[in-house]
Amino acid sequence: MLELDRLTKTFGGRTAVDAVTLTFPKPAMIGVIGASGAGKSTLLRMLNRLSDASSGRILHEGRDVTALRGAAKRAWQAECAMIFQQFNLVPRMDVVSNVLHGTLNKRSTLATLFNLYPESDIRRAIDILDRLGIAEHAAKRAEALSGGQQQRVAIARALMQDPAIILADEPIASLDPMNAQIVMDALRRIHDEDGRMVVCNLHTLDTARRYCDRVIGMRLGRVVFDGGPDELTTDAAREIYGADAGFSEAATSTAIDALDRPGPAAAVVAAV
Ligand SMILES: Nc1ncnc2c1ncn2[C@@H]1O[C@H](COP(=O)(O)OP(=O)(O)OP(=O)(O)O)[C@@H](O)[C@H]1O
Repeated sequence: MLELDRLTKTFGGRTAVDAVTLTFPKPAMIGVIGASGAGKSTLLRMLNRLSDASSGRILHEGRDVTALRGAAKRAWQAECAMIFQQFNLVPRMDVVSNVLHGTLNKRSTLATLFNLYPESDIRRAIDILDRLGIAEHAAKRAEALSGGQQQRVAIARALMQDPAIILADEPIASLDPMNAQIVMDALRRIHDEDGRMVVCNLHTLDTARRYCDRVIGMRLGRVVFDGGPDELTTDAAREIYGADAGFSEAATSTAIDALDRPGPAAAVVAAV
């Protein structure tokens, strides 16, 4: 169980996340949506302890994560791996070494310095890449891969940590619809098959509806929506985005749905 208890973050006089209280009784695929500046990234960064909460608490399986320090804090950061919009890979390093970086916090400085990895870790990295459909690219430099492939390398690096939770901050915001679908499918499968919790910040309503079990809507740092994908109506979206009657869903669409639909729309998207 993961619980956020009045979690708050202020920057100077500005409240980015405002007393967010949420309970996740079991691992699920969660989507966090909201306009730019709503506090989605700050919320994820606090969960991972990349950023310290100003007040409030995070409890995981009864343990106060907000109070962890030193090695215990690093262990938590491995337990909830983070994926970013810009992949954050080492561009000139080969794919498998990027994935092996996921084990960094478990290895000695000397082993890291000389790039010494146990054979079992290398095998596991290749197996994870294979599961994500990109094992054939293992020896290439990360920068030689497409955006969608690089994001899957980032997911593989996260999986090397064997995390209980994967936090994904706008994982598809830099991708075309086809690659966005591949990456979202991979995250969904990781949840379904491994039982890992996935929390995903998303810009697009259609993606949240399609992939998530539960959607959290944020506005000005507060949770203004918390429900199932079916409850995410246009009216609810209008409330989350603070938009007027002219709010258009198309403006927050990735067109992932169109990929599966036969007909001209799919053909146009596929040609992009
Ligand atoms: N390091 C920081 N210093 C000062 N203000 C910050 C910092 N990080 C975030 N903020 C502010 O906190 C608020 C929430 O930002 P955050 O990045 O969490 O929103 P977001 O919903 O993730 O937006 P986006 O979708 O654009 O990434 C914004 O007003 C932002 O300017």
